[in-house]
Amino acid sequence: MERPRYGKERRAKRVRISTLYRTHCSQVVECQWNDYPSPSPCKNTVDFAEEVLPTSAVAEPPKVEEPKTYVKKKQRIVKDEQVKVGTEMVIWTDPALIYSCTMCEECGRGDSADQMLLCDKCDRGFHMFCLSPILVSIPPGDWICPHCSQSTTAYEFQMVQRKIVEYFRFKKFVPSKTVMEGIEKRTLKKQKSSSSQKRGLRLLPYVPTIDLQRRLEQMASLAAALTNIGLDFSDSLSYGYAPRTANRAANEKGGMREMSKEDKVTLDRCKAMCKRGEWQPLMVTYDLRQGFVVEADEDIPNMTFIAEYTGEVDYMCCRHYDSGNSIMGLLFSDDPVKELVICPDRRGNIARFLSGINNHTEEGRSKQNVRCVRYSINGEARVILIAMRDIRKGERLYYDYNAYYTEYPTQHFV
Ligand SMILES: C[S@@+](CC[C@H](N)C(=O)[O-])C[C@H]1O[C@@H](n2cnc3c(N)ncnc32)[C@H](O)[C@@H]1O
Repeated sequence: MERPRYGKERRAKRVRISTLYRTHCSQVVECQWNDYPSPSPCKNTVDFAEEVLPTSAVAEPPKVEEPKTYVKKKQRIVKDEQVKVGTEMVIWTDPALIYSCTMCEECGRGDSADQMLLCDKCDRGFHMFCLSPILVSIPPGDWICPHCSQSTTAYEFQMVQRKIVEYFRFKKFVPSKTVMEGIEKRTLKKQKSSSSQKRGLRLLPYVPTIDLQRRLEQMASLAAALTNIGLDFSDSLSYGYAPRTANRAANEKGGMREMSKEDKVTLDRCKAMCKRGEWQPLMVTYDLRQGFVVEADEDIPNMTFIAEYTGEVDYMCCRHYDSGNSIMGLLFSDDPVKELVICPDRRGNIARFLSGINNHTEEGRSKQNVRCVRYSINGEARVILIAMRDIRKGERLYYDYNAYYTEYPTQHFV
């Protein structure tokens, strides 16, 4: 199966280079200050020459032996030997200096150079964390800033039951209000009578919204979000990058907890309900800062099954430079080649839209209302999202993206 192409090679061009004049000043003396191409209208009032290059550095540039990478008017990267001036007036200079006066178009500051993303059309700079929604990694391919990109209206899924049934490939759709009320009554009865539930140990099935129209809206909201990011719906793990045989929970470093029989029954029941269109009471909405988010559309009790994290299973070692922001750890092993991740590249479900908490602040941590738990189920690793407290209708769902060994940069999360 063809892997998506991601690479480090675009990084240097598209993110402001943070290396400062100290390592590059030998090139600087060859340039005229007023010939510096300015990729972005520099908003700061400090004189650029004074700020970036002290006179002492210009007077005695250290020798740099290695051929350097240069940039032609900030567009094309070439090596020393390839420089051709011709008739046009071209200034070849070091990218670090070209971009060193780039200010973020949103906040007007020039700090956090390693987070400064440059538009591939206008070369204006934007801090990745100042964008709405925030970007946590350099996007693959070209990146066009909000000023240059035509404002496209988000795709809305048609609120037609037949279309929704087709999209989710429901085998048997359960539209009847009476059936839904029955399900709810049975579920509530079971929840109350369970003694282990009183101790907060058992997984609870979710209770779908009874109102059919509202349930269709919930489904359409997910269909629209998935369509907007080019994903198909899939409620189970997909194999191809890594074979299913690679998913052996026994490979987990220190062992993986086994899902109890009762919880497995609940999980299977939720999966079956989902297949019939007895949907989780969740709505996908759009937030300016966070992008697509998930909100509880009913009160959800503690320990309720929210969703399984799905997508394509791949080897972690193949994803080291992946800029995807939704990669989920599936298996952590002592042997790095056995480690697995879930990558909703082409397929996924509602789980990939849940927000992450900001691990760096108390306020951020207090938002967490969902737990992400990895279980061994029939010998295979699976990732399950579970309510970790009672969640009120309208609350946004958050879990800890860094619950395992990952280092998701959440310091700018809201
Ligand atoms: C797994 S995706 C979640 C879905 C995402 N919002 C979307 O529209 O596709 C993770 C990305 O969502 C955004 N995000 C998630 N939680 C956030 C938060 N608390 N604050 C800001 N952005 C957040 C960030 O852009 C992050 O890289």
